[in-house]
Amino acid sequence: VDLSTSIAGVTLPNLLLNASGVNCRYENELQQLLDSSAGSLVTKSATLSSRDGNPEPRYAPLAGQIGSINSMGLPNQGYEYYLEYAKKFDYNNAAGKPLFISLAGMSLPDNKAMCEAFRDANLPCVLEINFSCPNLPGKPQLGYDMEAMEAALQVLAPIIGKPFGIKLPPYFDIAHFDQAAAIFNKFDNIAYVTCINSVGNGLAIDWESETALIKPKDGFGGLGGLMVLQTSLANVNAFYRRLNNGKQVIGCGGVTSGKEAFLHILAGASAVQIGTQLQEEGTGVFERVSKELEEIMVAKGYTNVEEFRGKVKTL
Ligand SMILES: O=C(O)c1[nH]c(=O)[nH]c(=O)c1Cl
Repeated sequence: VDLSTSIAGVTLPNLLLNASGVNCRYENELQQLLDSSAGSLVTKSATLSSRDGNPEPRYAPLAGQIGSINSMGLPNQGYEYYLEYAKKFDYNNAAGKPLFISLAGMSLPDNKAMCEAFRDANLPCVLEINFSCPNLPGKPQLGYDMEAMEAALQVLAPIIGKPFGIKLPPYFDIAHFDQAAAIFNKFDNIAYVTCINSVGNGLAIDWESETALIKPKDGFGGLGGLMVLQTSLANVNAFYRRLNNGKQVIGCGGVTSGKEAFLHILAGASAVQIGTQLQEEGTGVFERVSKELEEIMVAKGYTNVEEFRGKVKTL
């Protein structure tokens, strides 16, 4: 059974990888991903300068393994740390694993400076521009401001020059799928979109202590895990149906087993990112989910994912 895929001009020997933000801030964590069965890896979204992020507790799993809530606040080592990592990354590694770099500038000038630095370094890594961090107090998500998102892309796409991706927030209105896809279709080098980032500004409360689970923003944070699966499948399929010229979708949200990975591919995903389940289970999740996905494919008579990608049936 073949789980390989190609995105933005790079080939992933296995279509599973981490969701940006999980197990990917430090080099040792990135090495754990390389040593796992994941077919690739993406770094923690980087800002111009390093950040400690929001006060703890800032992440919590939810009771009943239904998901997680986080308000990390973009803790990262600063983009130069990840640029150096990308400079010394072994792109010809035996495992054939490509590298994705996530950037989340606090402003357009910051994003511009970081994209220029990566352009000048001329590396084989693929940039994933994060338009959807929901956890910066006072900062609205760019992904929810269509004009600002298009203006940012007018600046960044030409600088990046080569194929790149965008990390999107979940949309909940068909008109927003239409508007966002129409914007992305204007840029030839947008190779893919990753749907979805966490569902922004949920509130998890412990009923015994009557207290919010996380400290930042009065307990408001991004929701992930199984409980966001149907929203992520809808966003994957909405952009799969709307994007043209070979633009692809990476699915993210609610993948806890081979079954949800299979559903993401049915919805149109070319690769599948795992966040909450990676945080809770560790990097062994990639081998387990790969095996479960292979078993499902064998049981259904599929030998490769192209046979069923995007083939979700409607009634
Ligand atoms: O709080 C975070 O660091 C964070 N948390 C998320 O759930 N998504 C993001 O894109 C980011 Cl940048």
